[in-house]
Amino acid sequence: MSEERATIYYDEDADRKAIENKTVAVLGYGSQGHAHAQNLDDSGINVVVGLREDSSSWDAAEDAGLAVATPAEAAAEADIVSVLVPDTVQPAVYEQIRDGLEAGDTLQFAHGFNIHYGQIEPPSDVDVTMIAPKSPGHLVRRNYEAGEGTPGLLAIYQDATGTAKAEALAYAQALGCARAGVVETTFREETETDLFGEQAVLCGGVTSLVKHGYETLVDAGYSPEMAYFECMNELKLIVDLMYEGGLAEMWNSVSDTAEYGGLTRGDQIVDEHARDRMEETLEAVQNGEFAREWVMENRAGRPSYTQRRQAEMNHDIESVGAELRELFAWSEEEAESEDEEQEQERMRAD
Ligand SMILES: NC(=O)C1=CN([C@@H]2O[C@H](COP(=O)(O)OP(=O)(O)OC[C@H]3O[C@@H](n4cnc5c(N)ncnc54)[C@H](OP(=O)(O)O)[C@@H]3O)[C@@H](O)[C@H]2O)C=CC1
Ligand SMILES: CC[C@](O)(C(C)=O)C(=O)O
Ligand SMILES: [Mg+2]
Ligand SMILES: [Mg+2]
Repeated sequence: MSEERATIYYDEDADRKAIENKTVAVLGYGSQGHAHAQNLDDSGINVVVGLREDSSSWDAAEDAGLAVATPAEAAAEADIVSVLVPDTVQPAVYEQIRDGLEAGDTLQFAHGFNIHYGQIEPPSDVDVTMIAPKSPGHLVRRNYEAGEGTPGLLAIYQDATGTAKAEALAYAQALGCARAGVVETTFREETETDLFGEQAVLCGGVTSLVKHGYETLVDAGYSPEMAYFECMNELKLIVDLMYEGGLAEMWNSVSDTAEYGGLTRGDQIVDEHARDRMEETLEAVQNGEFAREWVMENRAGRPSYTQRRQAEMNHDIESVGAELRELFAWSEEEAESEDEEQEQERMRAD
């Protein structure tokens, strides 16, 4: 195991002067795009959102008080172009904006896929930076509004001006990430760890574990409802404990029986075989095999993606889960209105 620790930057390491007189074009108004555009705008930075002419998000961005233009117009006007459309469409959108890039401008990313795998080859006279929140975009916005931060990553691929890092730090500050901490990395490290993490653990690994657990119980004759609660619903509660206090808090919070059972059986299930598959998965990310596959899949119109996505939506756990979630008396909305009612009752009693 490597002992080398990453450098982490905070608000006090950033100087907003590095971007305060600049215009930031945020291309895309999806998960990350709306959060970057609104947070930067609220931080007093001049923002223009870049959207295709027929975009369904155009009104939403304008309703949020943001200037909107086409990607080409927005990029031409801006000093910093934050590329926040889906990874698979970034090369095509880049073709629309490349003529608007001037020497000394910045191309800013939230994930390194297209730079690292050579799908976008920027001119040598622009800075190429990354501020990548380690979180879905909606939380980046929610945390900012709550006065909190979202941890993020900072990477510099190309520093044509000599000020790329100062500018990236100021961007991270305006986005709210530097409130929580911005970890310095490289485009290569961010891209490869992000792809590995989402494939092996966060998205691929977890969903596979959940489905196998559910199917094992249902095939053994237990009710789908019981299997859903045990293998999917309760997962959030367990993950929340790990999020708050690491493995220790989770093990401390569950029963000794669960702890002994988990400690003795967990490694038998996700065993050396799974570890070997993880290493293969990492290798395919590192040697570009996964990237080539994904690029080709998109060029072919996404046949495998579409079929697998459909199969996932058709899995029994989805219909059982949807029915059960309808019944939850403790769904967020109801819990909120219950809280409000209780608060009002308390105030009446006072
Ligand atoms: N999702 C996340 O939370 C995270 C994402 N990232 C990275 O951030 C970047 C953005 O990802 P994400 O926010 O998920 O993207 P989204 O899928 O949410 O982006 C959707 C936006 O992109 C626009 N868009 C889609 N296709 C086109 C096109 N052909 N031309 C112009 N605009 C288009 C959409 O336009 P319209 O409104 O018109 O439909 C919409 O505004 C990626 O690099 C991703 O890897 C990094 C960390 C987390
Ligand atoms: C875990 C998925 C992610 O990498 C993310 C939200 O960080 C993504 O690409 O969406
Ligand atoms: Mg990620
Ligand atoms: Mg990702």
